[in-house]
Amino acid sequence: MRFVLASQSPARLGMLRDAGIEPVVRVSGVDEEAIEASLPDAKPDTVVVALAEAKARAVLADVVAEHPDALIVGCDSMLHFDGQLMGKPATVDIARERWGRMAGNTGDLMTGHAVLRVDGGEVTATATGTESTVVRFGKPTERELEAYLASGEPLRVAGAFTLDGRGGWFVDGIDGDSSGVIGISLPLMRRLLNEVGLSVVDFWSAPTE
Ligand SMILES: Nc1nc2c(ncn2[C@H]2C[C@H](O)[C@@H](COP(=O)(O)OP(=O)(O)OP(=O)(O)O)O2)c(=O)[nH]1
Repeated sequence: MRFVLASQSPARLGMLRDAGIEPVVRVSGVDEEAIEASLPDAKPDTVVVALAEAKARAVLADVVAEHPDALIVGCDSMLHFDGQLMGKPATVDIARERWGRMAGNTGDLMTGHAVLRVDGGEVTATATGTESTVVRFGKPTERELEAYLASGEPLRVAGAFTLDGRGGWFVDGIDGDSSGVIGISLPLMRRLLNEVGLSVVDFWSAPTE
């Protein structure tokens, strides 16, 4: 059975590889804004799970053609802050405005997860869940913020910050699971695989020296 990651995210791929899984990668290309727009009154965890499941289902036919037995994983991360659910900032100005509000405050980085178990070309089980981690933002100086914005990193990531990249200098702390902030929650994924009758260790590659 192959482990399929329905994501272009280098963070998710790196996290899985470091945790012993070499996934098949299939980029879903899902129109996230359209899905969000179709859920105007949904709660934040409903939105991120819906996006995660849409990504997993978007690659299903393609995967089954090649791997009739597969575990397909979709994820979606957004920052819930100040009553807003925010993905990646579209522009530097938007990232700057958000950081002006985030600095010195806390937000919840929420990552929705969906797993589809496929046996003999048919979906035999599904499981979903959301990991929410409290993020306490530091107070970058104006010079620091401008340098961070100029790095380009904030535009590539949900919430305009990273924990494990250049953004780490500006995160004072978290309450919860760090892997969920980076892009895929390992403890939640372990539980979701158990829900569909599998275990992460079924997919572990041979230990490297
Ligand atoms: N390395 C790192 N990446 C982060 C962090 N926080 C968020 N990200 C990245 C992970 C994802 O690539 C991205 C969240 O956006 P999405 O959930 O829409 O995924 P993305 O569009 O990248 O790929 P996908 O839609 O799954 O094909 O932000 C962090 O703390 N560290």
